Amino acid sequence: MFTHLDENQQPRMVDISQKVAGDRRAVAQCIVQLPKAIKDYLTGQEIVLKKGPVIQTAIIAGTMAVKKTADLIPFCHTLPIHGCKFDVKIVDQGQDYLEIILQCAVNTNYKTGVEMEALCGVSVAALAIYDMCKSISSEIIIKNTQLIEKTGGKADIKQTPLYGLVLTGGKSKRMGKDKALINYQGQPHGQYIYDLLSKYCEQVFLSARPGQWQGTALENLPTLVDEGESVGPMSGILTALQSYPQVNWLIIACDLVYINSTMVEKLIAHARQDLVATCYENADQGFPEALCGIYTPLALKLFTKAKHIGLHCPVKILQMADYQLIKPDNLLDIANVNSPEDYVQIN
Ligand SMILES: Nc1nc2c(ncn2[C@@H]2O[C@H](COP(=O)(O)OP(=O)(O)OP(=O)(O)O)[C@@H](O)[C@H]2O)c(=O)[nH]1
Ligand SMILES: [Mg+2]
Repeated sequence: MFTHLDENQQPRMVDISQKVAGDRRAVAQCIVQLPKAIKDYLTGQEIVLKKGPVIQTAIIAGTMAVKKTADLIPFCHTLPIHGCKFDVKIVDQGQDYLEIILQCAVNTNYKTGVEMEALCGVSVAALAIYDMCKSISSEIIIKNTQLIEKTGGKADIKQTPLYGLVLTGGKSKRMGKDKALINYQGQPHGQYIYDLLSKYCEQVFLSARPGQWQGTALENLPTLVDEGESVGPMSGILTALQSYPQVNWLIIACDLVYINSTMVEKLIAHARQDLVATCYENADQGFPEALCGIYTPLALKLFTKAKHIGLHCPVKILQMADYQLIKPDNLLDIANVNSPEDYVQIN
């Protein structure tokens, strides 16, 4: 276990001697807002002042800072910087200010990540811009410093595109009417989940049986139709994995009535690329909520095998492989509503 406190409760640097080295990359971004007076000094994507070229200076300052990170931040490890690249965009949208969007990408092959280096790089580049421009005006705001990408280590989920799948292909026999059309949040729930996933995914599809949504409120949403016989949610999952085998799939059943942004963000933040899936834990029974999780390309082989051996239950399929469970903040978050009795209970 890694910890920042030693046995005497004193701070210490985490010991990473046992960690395995690997390629790691991080990208940080920050925005520098400059007053419109600066526009007079703009030449293309450079700001040329008597003091010198602002953007070039910022990039040099930022690159030097990346290499100095371990000297500045107490518990950062000294690590080899294998690459450091700045991307700078000057955005003039006709307002009375300009924005400079700074991005700093750092890579290494080491035992720990380079997000602090990337953040340190953009921060110091922004300060260099401030220093260069302050004689013209001090109306300068440095804002939105954040990490926008981190890959390598155990959290490289963002390297692979994320697609969304709303499972709607069931017959809703217990409910007696289509669960994806029930209105819980002001619109048919299939549409609600589709819109929610669209905030995080490059593409989102409904998963359905052929012709299922024709003539309904969901008919215009992109849909992946089960290939072959529909034998339950695994048919929809397998179809998605086969249709786009190179992406990660965020898969949500249409009867999860409380699914929300916080839950999706938590899944994305914790998902592991080296496992078949990351799912919420059904705390009652300790099994994975297989229909509320992120599946990696590793899942294709597993689900194909399950089909061959006639195994249909997604929970049992996951249990044949390595997956990760994360705890929901609230047990109710993963409740699914299957019957009129369930429906009454939640209302
Ligand atoms: N694509 C696809 N999705 C399915 C299939 N069967 C169930 N699902 C979806 O998987 C999720 C969980 O399924 P269930 O809770 O059993 O829903 P259901 O099969 O509609 O409900 P019952 O008919 O009452 O068992 C729901 O979002 C369903 O829409 C299927 O054959 N194909
Ligand atoms: Mg259900």
